[in-house]
Amino acid sequence: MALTKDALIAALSDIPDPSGSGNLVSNDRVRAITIDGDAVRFLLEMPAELAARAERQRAAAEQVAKTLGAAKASVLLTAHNDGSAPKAAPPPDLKIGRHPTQQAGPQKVTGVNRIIAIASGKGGVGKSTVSSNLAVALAQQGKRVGLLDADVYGPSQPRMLGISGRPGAGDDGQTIIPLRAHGVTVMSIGFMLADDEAVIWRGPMLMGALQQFLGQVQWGDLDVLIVDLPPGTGDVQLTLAQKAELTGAIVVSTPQDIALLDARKALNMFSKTKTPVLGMIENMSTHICPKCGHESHIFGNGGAKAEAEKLRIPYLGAVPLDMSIREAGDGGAPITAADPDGQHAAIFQGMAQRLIEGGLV
Ligand SMILES: Nc1ncnc2c1ncn2[C@@H]1O[C@H](COP(=O)(O)OP(=O)(O)OP(=O)(O)O)[C@@H](O)[C@H]1O
Repeated sequence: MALTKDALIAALSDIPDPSGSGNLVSNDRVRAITIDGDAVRFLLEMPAELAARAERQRAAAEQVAKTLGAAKASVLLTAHNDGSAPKAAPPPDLKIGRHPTQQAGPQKVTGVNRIIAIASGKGGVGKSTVSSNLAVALAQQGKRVGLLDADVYGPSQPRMLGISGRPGAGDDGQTIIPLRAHGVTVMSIGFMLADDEAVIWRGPMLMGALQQFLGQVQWGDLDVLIVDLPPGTGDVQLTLAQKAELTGAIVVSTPQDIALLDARKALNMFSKTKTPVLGMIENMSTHICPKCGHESHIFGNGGAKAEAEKLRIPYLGAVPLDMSIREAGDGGAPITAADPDGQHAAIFQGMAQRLIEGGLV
């Protein structure tokens, strides 16, 4: 049989789950399958108490990949610590995208200590990549982390975190049970939509959806909820600042003038809504050629740092433009999860540490 993702998933569904019911696929344990020629790698994510006794399943999964023709197969076990196996509950019977309800001023989200929004002025600068990697890096440092994908127009966290399931409904039928991946509790509008369904909500519906995500999702006790905002300065950003007590926002920009110009608009919006800006991150900063090692600055470099200095806001660091960051994110495991000891993971881990040391998480 050919070595394809579908063939691998079919074969992995023959391996019983260590919980004693279902298999590795039906229990949603398989993440971030990458097939590169005849080399295969993927993750098996288990609740902590199962991960400790899942070595047999890991070895069996590696063997399955080899039987399908992989010359090299690398399967990593990762653990999360909520103790519960993923629920195969039916999707909640909730209408997401209803009109907002009246609310007096910004409110705390039950059980959530801090809320940090990740924003950008311009689309495609890597806001979702930064959100997922920061969330995983904070979880790796022992924090209880949630990630709300509020990018209602183009939710990318389900793909970036390799989650394909649907959230379940709480026993009361009124709440949504979020999903978990790479140690992070996740909710995204993408979980509630069919693959080819586009979101065409206007302002009030968006506000209603965001309010539901903040108020009706069973986030549990979190040290921090990271909110991946849509690009720009629209309804969602304003609603979040009005409805939730934000600890602050982090603005992501590439070094180009045009992106920085838009980043300035985002910073301006946060100043109007009195949201503290916790820092700026420069993404796609330098590019090191993997063949010759030459360093080039495709979008320029240092622009975000200079801008942060000018505006007297903290500069949290630069992330290089690198194929492995894109491949990891697009393959379902952010680079901090896919290669936790690597140089790129270290950058996000450093940023997470700075946030922790600064008392912001
Ligand atoms: N540092 C990086 N190196 C290589 N690729 C990157 C990097 N950062 C982001 N990318 C890739 O660029 C694309 C856009 O990134 P991402 O989705 O994170 O941006 P975004 O700002 O959230 O976009 P949107 O405006 O659509 O919400 C993705 O394919 C991602 O994998």
